[in-house]
Amino acid sequence: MTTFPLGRPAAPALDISGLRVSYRALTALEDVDLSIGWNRVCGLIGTNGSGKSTLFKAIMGLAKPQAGTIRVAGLPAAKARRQSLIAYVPQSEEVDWTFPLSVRDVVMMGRYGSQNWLRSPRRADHAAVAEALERVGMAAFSDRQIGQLSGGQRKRVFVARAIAQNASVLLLDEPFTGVDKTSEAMIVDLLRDLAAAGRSILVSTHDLSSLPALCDEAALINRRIMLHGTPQEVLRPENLALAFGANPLAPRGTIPAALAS
Ligand SMILES: Nc1ncnc2c1ncn2[C@@H]1O[C@H](COP(=O)(O)OP(=O)(O)OP(=O)(O)O)[C@@H](O)[C@H]1O
Repeated sequence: MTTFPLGRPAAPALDISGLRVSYRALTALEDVDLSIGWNRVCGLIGTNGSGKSTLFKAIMGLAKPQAGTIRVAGLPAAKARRQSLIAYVPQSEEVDWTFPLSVRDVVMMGRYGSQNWLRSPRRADHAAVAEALERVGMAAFSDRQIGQLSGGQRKRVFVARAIAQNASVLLLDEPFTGVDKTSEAMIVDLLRDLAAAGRSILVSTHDLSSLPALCDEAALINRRIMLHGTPQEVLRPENLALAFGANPLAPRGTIPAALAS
């Protein structure tokens, strides 16, 4: 269970208002408003280049907003990051898989926020890392170099890092891309459990068919949030067209037949 020293804040888990992020002349995000409560999994749906990764990067302080505010658990995002309240699972392309780090080393990184940098990990840190690896079914791979893992295993290791961090808000950028069905099912179950235990999760995905099982709510993004509602509302073809253009079947992924009518 996520613990807050003064109890769970009344403020939403994530509260974004009027966010604008530009890369020189290109405006990737404009007037983004998005608020997500606790115990929720929210899917972030949008076509390539719609601003999903930029939104995660802005929350993580990796892209600089020109306007707007981002609050996490009622705190400015920078303060929430310093308190390790936010965990981030980046897209696989953003990770240097040749780096000489073991699976255990990567998951231990989730504990750095609660450690004194000048000393070795404590017993509690080792226990948290071992438990997180157990939860994602990767304990047997603890000593393996991270490049020597399948796509699904790599994602599971980064989910384990987020679990070891015990963050309140988890951000996952395309966790199902290049992932086998077993790993996908395991990640979906884990995210549902983490939300039930008090966290809030924002997850970008192209896999529209996974939305109803994974998410309590979904947000369609196309430079701004076009619609934020239940997965069923968001999956209506006329609504998907807001994010994907006239043909909502064009993106990778399929609309479950029961929801496409
Ligand atoms: N570092 C950068 N410098 C310049 N432009 C960028 C940079 N990063 C992203 N962009 C541009 O910003 C826009 C939003 O990109 P972003 O990566 O946030 O989209 P995305 O929805 O995550 O896409 P995908 O589904 O392909 O991962 C795109 O037009 C992209 O080309």
